Amino acid sequence: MRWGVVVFPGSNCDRDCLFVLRRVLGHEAVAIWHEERILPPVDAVVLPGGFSYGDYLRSGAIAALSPIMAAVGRAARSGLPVLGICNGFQILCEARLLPGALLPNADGLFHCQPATLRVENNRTLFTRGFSLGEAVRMPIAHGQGCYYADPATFDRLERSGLILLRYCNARGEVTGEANPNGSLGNVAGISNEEGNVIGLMPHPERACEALLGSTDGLRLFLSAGSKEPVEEFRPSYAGSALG
Ligand SMILES: NC(=O)CC[C@H](N)C(=O)O
Repeated sequence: MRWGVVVFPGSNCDRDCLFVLRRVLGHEAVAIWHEERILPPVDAVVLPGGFSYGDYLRSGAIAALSPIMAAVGRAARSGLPVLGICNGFQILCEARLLPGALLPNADGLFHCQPATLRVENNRTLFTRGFSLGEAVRMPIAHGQGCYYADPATFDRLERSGLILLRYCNARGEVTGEANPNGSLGNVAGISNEEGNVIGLMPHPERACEALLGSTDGLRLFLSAGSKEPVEEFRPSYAGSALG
């Protein structure tokens, strides 16, 4: 599996993604500068987290106009898997590759903390390594993660099962207290109708090693990138100095 990780000015999770894809998963992964107009041959694209263009105007608004995003849009429309993490999710919404918008957090604060998420749909490329209704752990780190969609769009998301992850408490209950940013319906991650474009505010790449408190994020990358059962996976560096 060969991944492309797009790098925008201000991206800061691109290295983490490349580390996980190369060193933990043992896959091929290339960094793609945002000024490129053509995607190299890749099987999937990651738009990583960060503060592209300093979050000026709105998070992701300027990055969505980068040359590479025209190429990502064309590839996404022809079925290439695209994963947007945090700022990447914001960019996908701004580029209209996913519906809705990410607004400033309801309490006006930047939230950097562990989050628990309930898996609402485990039939997509990126979520098939999870069980339906399972509570998984991945950290969040954002100031503009309050998901919003107009009522008709939100209704369509609900009815079509396009909501993949919701913020929940440790018992897997979706409650107002478990919602860190005021997202509509506690939404933490969604998919497009075709199922190949996925955006989520939590950071799976920060939950790929037991040392970091959770390996649930690894299962998301593995879902898309491995034919072997997720539970049989061994990190590629197991036994090395890094392991
Ligand atoms: N970690 C990130 O990707 C940050 C996302 C975005 N810049 C925000 O603060 O909302």
